[in-house]
Amino acid sequence: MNILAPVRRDRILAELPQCLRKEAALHVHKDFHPRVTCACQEHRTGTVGFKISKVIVVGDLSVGKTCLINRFCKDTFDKNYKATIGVDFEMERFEVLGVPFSLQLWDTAGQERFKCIASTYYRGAQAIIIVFNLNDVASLEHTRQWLADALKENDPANVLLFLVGSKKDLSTPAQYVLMEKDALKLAQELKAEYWAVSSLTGESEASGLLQRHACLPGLSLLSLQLCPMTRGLERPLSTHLLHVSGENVREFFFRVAALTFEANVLAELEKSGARRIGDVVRECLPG
Ligand SMILES: Nc1nc2c(ncn2[C@@H]2O[C@H](COP(=O)(O)OP(=O)(O)OP(=O)(O)O)[C@@H](O)[C@H]2O)c(=O)[nH]1
Ligand SMILES: [Mg+2]
Repeated sequence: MNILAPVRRDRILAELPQCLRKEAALHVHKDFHPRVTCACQEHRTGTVGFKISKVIVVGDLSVGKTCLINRFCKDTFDKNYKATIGVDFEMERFEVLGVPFSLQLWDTAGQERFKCIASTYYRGAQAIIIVFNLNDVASLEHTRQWLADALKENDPANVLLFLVGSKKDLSTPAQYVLMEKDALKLAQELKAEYWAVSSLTGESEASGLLQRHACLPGLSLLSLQLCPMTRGLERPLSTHLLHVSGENVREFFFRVAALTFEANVLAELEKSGARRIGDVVRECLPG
């Protein structure tokens, strides 16, 4: 009996989401690994569908870790900074190639005084997301240390790494290009996949937002003011919660879910292969 509610329709992945930059990607294949696709079609994914994969999000204080998670999980944005004390987590359920798959997203504190509490939750991560602020070069430099600390509790061979530049909305195109160059270099060195995101807004959201605003009069007006294409709309504000979708946030978390799922299925296939030593191993070929 399935006691869980069905997966949200907007959390269903039928294809592999693509990387942001080919220069710093975990892999650049267009599709899921053929063995994974084949195993899913034949319902041979073992325990993957029942597992919850742990993902930890680390990085300097105030780089936007909590906002990133809240944008994806709750579609909200709070412009007021409230430091995370210790840790917090959100669960996200996906369906990947027809198989249920859950991510537990651990939001950790960046403040030094809470770091020792947060680091006790690093263990057992399948993916590590290291966040830095695209407008603060020191936060990029500190990502090495965040990663080193997170890897003390995890096996580097079994963990997927993502280096995420946040607050893209605050950088000019010229500033962004400069920062991206350094970030790509570091991502390559750390063997992490690079992403740049904004939890606040994105270019593509403005027109949709206006339409949504037209049919939902109660929608936050602050979002319209902060959005580059609608900044002229001045009105008194009643709330700080903004209702736009962010830039690359959904794409990024879908990529995390897809690659974590793929790694899980491959590991499961390897395990079941090892259990059946001597059996005829059936190879699944693409197409
Ligand atoms: N403009 C802009 N501001 C952002 C963005 N993401 C976060 N912020 C702001 O940055 C501040 C810090 O965001 P948080 O998400 O709380 O930062 P954090 O990394 O969780 O901080 P700690 O919990 O202390 O480690 C808040 O005031 C947010 O509103 C973004 O994409 N764009
Ligand atoms: Mg936080």
